[in-house]
Formats: sequence, C-alpha cells, structure tokens
Amino acid sequence: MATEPKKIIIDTDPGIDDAMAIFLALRSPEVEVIGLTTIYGNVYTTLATRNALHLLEVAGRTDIPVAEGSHVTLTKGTKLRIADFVHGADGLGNQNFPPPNGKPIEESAVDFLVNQAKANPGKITVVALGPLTNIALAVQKDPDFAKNIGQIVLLGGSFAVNGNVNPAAEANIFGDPDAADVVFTSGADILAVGINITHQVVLSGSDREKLASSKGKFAQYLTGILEVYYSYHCDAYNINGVYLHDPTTLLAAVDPSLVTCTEGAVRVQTSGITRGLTILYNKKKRFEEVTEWSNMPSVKVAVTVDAPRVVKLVMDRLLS
Ligand SMILES: O=c1[nH]cnc2c1ncn2[C@@H]1O[C@H](CO)[C@@H](O)[C@H]1O
Repeated sequence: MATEPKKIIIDTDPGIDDAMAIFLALRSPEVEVIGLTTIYGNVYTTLATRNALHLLEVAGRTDIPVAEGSHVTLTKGTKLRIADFVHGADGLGNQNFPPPNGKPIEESAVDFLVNQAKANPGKITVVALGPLTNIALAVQKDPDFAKNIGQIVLLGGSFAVNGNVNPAAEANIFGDPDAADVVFTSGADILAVGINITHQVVLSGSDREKLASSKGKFAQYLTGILEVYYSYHCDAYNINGVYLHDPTTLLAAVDPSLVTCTEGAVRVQTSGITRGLTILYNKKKRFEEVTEWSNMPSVKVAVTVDAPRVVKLVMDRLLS
C-alpha cells in the first residue's frame, strides 16, 4: 500500500525562491501541504501574506489555509531587514500582480502551528523558509510544541562558510537571531539546510530558458518573476544562475536522501559584529569547561547535497 503523504506546513516569506518551493510542494505527491504560515524576511509580513494567498490562487489551491505570522522579531524588534533588493519591491519580481481575492484565516500562524502539532503529534513537518520568529513563538507558547512537531526542516545558517548578509550571517538567521537560538535549542527534531548547501545548487541560465519555453503553468509564471532574481545574482555573485535556497530545503523535507548530515548542538550569536552567526559543535572534542553548547540538544545539519538530482527534480516538477 502506498504510504500516506507527509503533512507539511510551509512557513514562508514569499519571495521568488519561496514561490518556487511552494509550487514544488504542490507538485510533490510525497507531501500534503496543510497550510502556509507567513513571516517577514524577503518582504514585510503583510506582503508575505498577500503573496502567499496570491500564489495559492495561481496554483488553484485556495483550499490551503494561510495563517499570518509575526510582524516583529521575538524580542519585539521592529527594525527588520527586508531583502527587497533580492526579490523586488513586491517580493515577486515586480510583476504588478493583482491583489488576491482570499484572506488569511483568523488563527495566527503561531496558534495554527501549535494546534496542528497538538492535533497530529509527531506527524507534521514544518518547512521554515524565513526568519524563525513564528517557530520560536510556538516553542515558547506551548511547552509540548517541540515534542509534538514531527520535524522542522529549515533554511538557515552558513555552516563553516561566509554568510550572505555579511561574512558572519545568513539572511534568515540574521533576521531574528534570538528566535533561531530558541529553535535550535528547543529539543525539536531539526534539519538545518544552510547556504553552505544551497550555494551548491544553481538553476542555470539555460535551465531558465527551458522553463521559459515550457507551456507548464508554473514554468510560465516563474519565468516572469525569476528575471529580478537572476539579475540580482549576476550583480551580487557574478553568476548566470540563481541559488535554489528554498527549493532545496523543501526537497530535503520531501526526500531526505538528497542531503547527508552531521549532528551536534547549534548556537546562534545574538549580538555584536557576528550577530546571526551559527556555530555547530561537532562533538569531536571534549571541552574541559562547560560551554554554551554543553547539554544542548543535537540537531542535524546538512553537509553534502546531491545538487544535480535536486536541480533535476526542480526542473521535472516545475516543467510538468
Ligand atoms: O544576498 C542576499 N541577501 C539577503 N537575502 C538573500 C541574499 N541572497 C539570497 N537571499 C534570500 O535569503 C534566503 C537565503 O539566505 C533566501 O530566501 C534568499 O532568497
């Protein structure tokens, strides 16, 4: 008998690569998307909600609920770092899409996460594609959340490589380092996919041409919004291609065999010039003194990725 699809909630800040990940999820029979929760990051939360509703309308999946998330960081910070220079002012490549018809549900993202985890203990995977504020709030609101949630597969961190905000920090962790530290030390089953992984997974200029010449609904839509993302990568990284951050993370939740992992405690620097830095203790050395990593729960951190297989899955599923 076929196994039941894995239930996933995508916590998202759409965002061009978020749009790709959401469409991929909807084209992946291995998973069932039971909701989207929204967060600031690539755009402000209000726009993230609007874009999430819009993307579900494009996909014809208005049956999937959207729950709006936090507008401020875990410590109530309102000075947010928004990556509109990566995704366009509208978050979706400046395409002037009409506003969505739908509305978010009454339940907040945090309540949705807590209640779904409680109702389906051990059965739900959260795929977290933005700053981790909503997830940290869920951990703090319900002492059982970390136990009830099946797994958290998150895009975040830059393990042993430079960040993309500055040499220390990756954008999602930099967006709310306090939240990230709460999540990493929560005891939940976590798989972190950092930019040490996603910078190996590139959708090339010729892949984009294949998308452009496809008649597929998602391929056509993405061709339009990807323009801005390609031009940013050309500018910032001098490459004719884009990093598949969110799609790689989503696919790691769909098929864990796409990555290999190491395990250990992860702590996040929350202040100073290295604010947002993620440091994994790989347990290869016993330290003489008690450290901030001692007795902290282990998480999985992806260390290798089968990049050709990820790109092929992305192309096959988005072209169809
Ligand atoms: O240079 C950048 N600065 C800020 N955010 C970025 C940059 N490049 C990509 N992203 C966005 O941040 C997440 C991965 O860190 C992804 O959502 C990506 O679209």
